[in-house]
Amino acid sequence: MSGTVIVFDFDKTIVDVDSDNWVIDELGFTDLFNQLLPTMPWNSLMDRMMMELHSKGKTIEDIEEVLHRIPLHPRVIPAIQAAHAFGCDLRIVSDANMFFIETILKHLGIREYFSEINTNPGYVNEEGRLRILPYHDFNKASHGCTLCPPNMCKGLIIDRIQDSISQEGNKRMIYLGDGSGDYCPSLRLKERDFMMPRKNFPAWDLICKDPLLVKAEIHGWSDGEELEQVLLHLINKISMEENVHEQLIASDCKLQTLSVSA
Ligand SMILES: Cc1ncc(C[n+]2csc(CCOP(=O)(O)O)c2C)c(N)n1
Ligand SMILES: [Mg+2]
Repeated sequence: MSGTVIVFDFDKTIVDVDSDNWVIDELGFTDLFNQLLPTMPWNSLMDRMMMELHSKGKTIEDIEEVLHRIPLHPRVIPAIQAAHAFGCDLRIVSDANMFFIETILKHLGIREYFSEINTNPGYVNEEGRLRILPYHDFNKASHGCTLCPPNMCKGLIIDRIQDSISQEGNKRMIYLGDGSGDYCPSLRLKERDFMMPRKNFPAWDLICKDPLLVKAEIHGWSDGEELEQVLLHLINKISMEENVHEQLIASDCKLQTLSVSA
């Protein structure tokens, strides 16, 4: 079992567009969306838009059909499969929603590669309408992070994952993301971790302003092909370092045995 945890953002990292915009645009609701956007938080607006879709006769099947043809780069699935075959623990942290993400991943046949999906709840209610709720209930209390949107601080989720894996030994993390919401988690990574921001996207631009704030090693990527190359290179690098480490421990044991018997 590899000691590597890989955390993927979803929109513009696994899929090549924002799934929220994809659904709204493909179903012809862009104008209403743009009109309402200045009046409410993104996550609340998505719930509202699902109500609008429902009231205009758009069904869950219509939404699923649009999600099934979301654009993604052909090398992303092979990259995910290879990382999983290496024994890495794959997780998702996304400000999209559970319904969109699970519908897409199941359709692509890659849902089971991920041990965990952290995202905004999304479910079909008794009227057949999709409800989208905040991951963090900001009406109850703020999560307190000023870098992140009110409904989700990805940094807090990374802290929680780091706490839970610290009991499993010396695990290392690779984080892939594109958006401004992926900047906060990049600041939480440790020296031995890796940050993979998408080049010339918001997370990359924020990191470039003061790269020394990120303790992890930074490796950019531009598209699915480069994502695959860089990710597999890092997995290999970690795996070789683990082997060297194990050999050092083994030879150290041997030395101790020799010195005891001498
Ligand atoms: C200027 C501006 N206004 C609103 C938003 C909100 N937004 C756009 S797409 C998306 C889902 C991201 O999912 P994932 O975390 O999987 O990439 C969210 C929350 C934004 N990014 N930028
Ligand atoms: Mg994203």
